[in-house]
Amino acid sequence: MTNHNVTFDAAKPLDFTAIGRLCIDLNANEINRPMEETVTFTKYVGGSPANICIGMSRLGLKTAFIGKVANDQMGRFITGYLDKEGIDATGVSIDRTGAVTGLAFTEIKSPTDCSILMYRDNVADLKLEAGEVPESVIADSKMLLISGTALAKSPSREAVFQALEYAKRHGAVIAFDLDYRPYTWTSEEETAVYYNLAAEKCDIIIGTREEFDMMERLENNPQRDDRITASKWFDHSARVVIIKHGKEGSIAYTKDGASHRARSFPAKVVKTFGAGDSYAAGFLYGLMQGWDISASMEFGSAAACIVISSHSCSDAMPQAPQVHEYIERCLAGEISSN
Ligand SMILES: Nc1ncnc2c1ncn2[C@@H]1O[C@H](COP(=O)(O)OP(=O)(O)OP(=O)(O)O)[C@@H](O)[C@H]1O
Ligand SMILES: O=C(O)C[C@@H](O)[C@H](O)C(=O)CO
Repeated sequence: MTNHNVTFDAAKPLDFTAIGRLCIDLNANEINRPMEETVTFTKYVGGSPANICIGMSRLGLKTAFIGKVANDQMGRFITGYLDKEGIDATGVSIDRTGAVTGLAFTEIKSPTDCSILMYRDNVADLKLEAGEVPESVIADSKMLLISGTALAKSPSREAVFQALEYAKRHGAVIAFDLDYRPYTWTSEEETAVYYNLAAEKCDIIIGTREEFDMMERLENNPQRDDRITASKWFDHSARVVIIKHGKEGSIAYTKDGASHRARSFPAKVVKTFGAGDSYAAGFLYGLMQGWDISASMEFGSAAACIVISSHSCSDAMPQAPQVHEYIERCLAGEISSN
């Protein structure tokens, strides 16, 4: 068993607050074909940090979101959804500059060949200002999640660093989901600078091998090594570093030098995206239940399977009994991969 040394202040009324983008997913209904042949889409709330927050709320935690939405029907759809999910949205500002809601058109060519077409020009989420970040919400939170894309442009960038300052001041555990989306950035060099500055302040860092490569400027370098990658962050604030490897599973390193590899579970995959967000929600939920790294990773891995076996991300985020049942069914050999 690996000891992660991540402890949460039980006296705080909020379990989990996320800061970052609130967007709209438009998932193709005509799947297993290119988007050029798609005619209709289903609209869901999206945005990686929003998906994770919805996931944590669906798992039964008290959650809040800090962000900015457009002053239009899409913005109102999003805030209405957060309200329905019981997510405290007092930290969600309304843009007054005419900015729009980020759209993620998802293409499902096959269960293993999916892509996302992002419309993110003049999006409201990147206009969140540092002065709009409510210190009280973060002060009341056991954990703050930041998401890398919010670092892509000012003033959102400064809002994230303000939130990090509040989290440090009030003793909130800080989780960083790297969430690297190249289309929102101007250069990999600039991306790495801001990702590294933020990561130095975080207790838990979750990313794919490729996202860590981007931070370390190590693209396709044969020298890259998960343990070396993780160990760098233990010289700063990190206590847990998780490196995700898709269907191959994930590996976690803790500051005490231990590591744990988690395999993925079988899944009837509809689309691959959403795996990372549901995995993060399941894993962080496990830590907040006081479980060890191994059990938390297993729970996150199963939560991911439930979401990638569904058409949506946010709507498909599972409740805890669903995840436990999924694990039991996999262990009983009742679920196979497609
Ligand atoms: N095809 C799959 N079958 C089963 N489990 C999977 C599959 N793909 C991903 N997972 C699970 O989800 C976890 C996270 O997936 P992945 O490494 O793809 O993260 P990601 O790239 O951030 O996901 P996303 O596609 O949402 O951006 C994996 O560690 C694994 O446990
Ligand atoms: O994070 C985004 O902007 C896209 C998400 O809304 C989408 O659901 C996805 O890619 C989840 O990983």
